[in-house]
Amino acid sequence: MSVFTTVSKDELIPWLQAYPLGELLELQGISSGISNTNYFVTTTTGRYVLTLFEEHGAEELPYFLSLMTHLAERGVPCPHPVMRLDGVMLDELNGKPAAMVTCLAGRDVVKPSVAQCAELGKVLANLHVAGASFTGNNQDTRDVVWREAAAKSVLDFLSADDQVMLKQMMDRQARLDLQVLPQGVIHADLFRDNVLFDGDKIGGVIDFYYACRGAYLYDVAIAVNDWCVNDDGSLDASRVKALITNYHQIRPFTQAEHAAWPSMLTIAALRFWLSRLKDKHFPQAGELTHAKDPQHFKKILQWGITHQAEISAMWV
Ligand SMILES: Nc1ncnc2c1ncn2[C@@H]1O[C@H](COP(=O)(O)OP(=O)(O)O)[C@@H](O)[C@H]1O
Ligand SMILES: N[C@@H](CCOP(=O)(O)O)C(=O)O
Repeated sequence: MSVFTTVSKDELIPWLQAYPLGELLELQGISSGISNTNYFVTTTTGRYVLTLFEEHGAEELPYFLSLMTHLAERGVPCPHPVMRLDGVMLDELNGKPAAMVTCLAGRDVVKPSVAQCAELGKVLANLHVAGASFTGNNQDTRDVVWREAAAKSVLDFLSADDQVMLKQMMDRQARLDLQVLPQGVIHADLFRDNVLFDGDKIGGVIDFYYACRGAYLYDVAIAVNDWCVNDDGSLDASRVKALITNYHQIRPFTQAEHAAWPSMLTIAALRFWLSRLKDKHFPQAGELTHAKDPQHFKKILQWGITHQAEISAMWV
């Protein structure tokens, strides 16, 4: 149950008076999710999601809330933060930074279809295009510097073969020149559990809390590694094609992006292999997240390293 900080109706009713949302009808904790406390809040004006931020400090949150506002106002299906009557977006409730956002339709999919990957490609491209006019800036907290440090910290826990693979990957990422690739706002964690599908239509993209400035292709690679992967770590060519072809129709890829594609998929896999290894070997005291299996991303990485020509052919 992911309600880490409880909120009662008696606590919410006076708090809600600051919002133009009418009277509270129903309050229901959301059991999925691993980082924050979320509640469905139904009022006389509609359904909303109340989030109490458990890990981010109040100073980090305005970037994410402004970004969601910017994207939602440009037609990207994502939560639209609700402002208080006095114009404040980031509030506080029961000692935690808190925000109210619009409630989106749909639920996450476990086994995405080709049609759903095609939809995802469109929405991701629209997100990148709409984000280009966003003026906020945020540094990637899992950037190349973080990856270097993470690799050093987990190296001794790995088998000899895995150490060789990790060192090979660190060399590869050092050689990839990201500056030649188109950059802008990226979601940076577009996994299946962060997209709500309403049938074959996307109801919304959630969890913008890794969003930052980065290479668009990196964002595409992160999504492909989660949405288009088979159980053995191989990529499913039809899902990859559907995702990137539909993306390309909205924001056309450049030649430099094609050249970087096979490497970029492995670097995106490396980022999550490393974060999962770190979570496993250095669990943070009091951290709320449940450790996820690093082996999954190791398989994706191994497959990517050994199938570079095949990946290059999985293109638009
Ligand atoms: N704006 C929203 N509209 C509809 N459902 C939402 C919204 N935000 C979150 N949810 C629901 O809450 C769940 C947990 O949200 P999530 O952002 O993944 O939490 P966490 O940050 O703790 O991982 C999601 O899987 C989804 O079902
Ligand atoms: N979606 C990721 C979790 C987010 O990354 P982390 O850096 O917080 O571990 C995953 O599935 O590993």
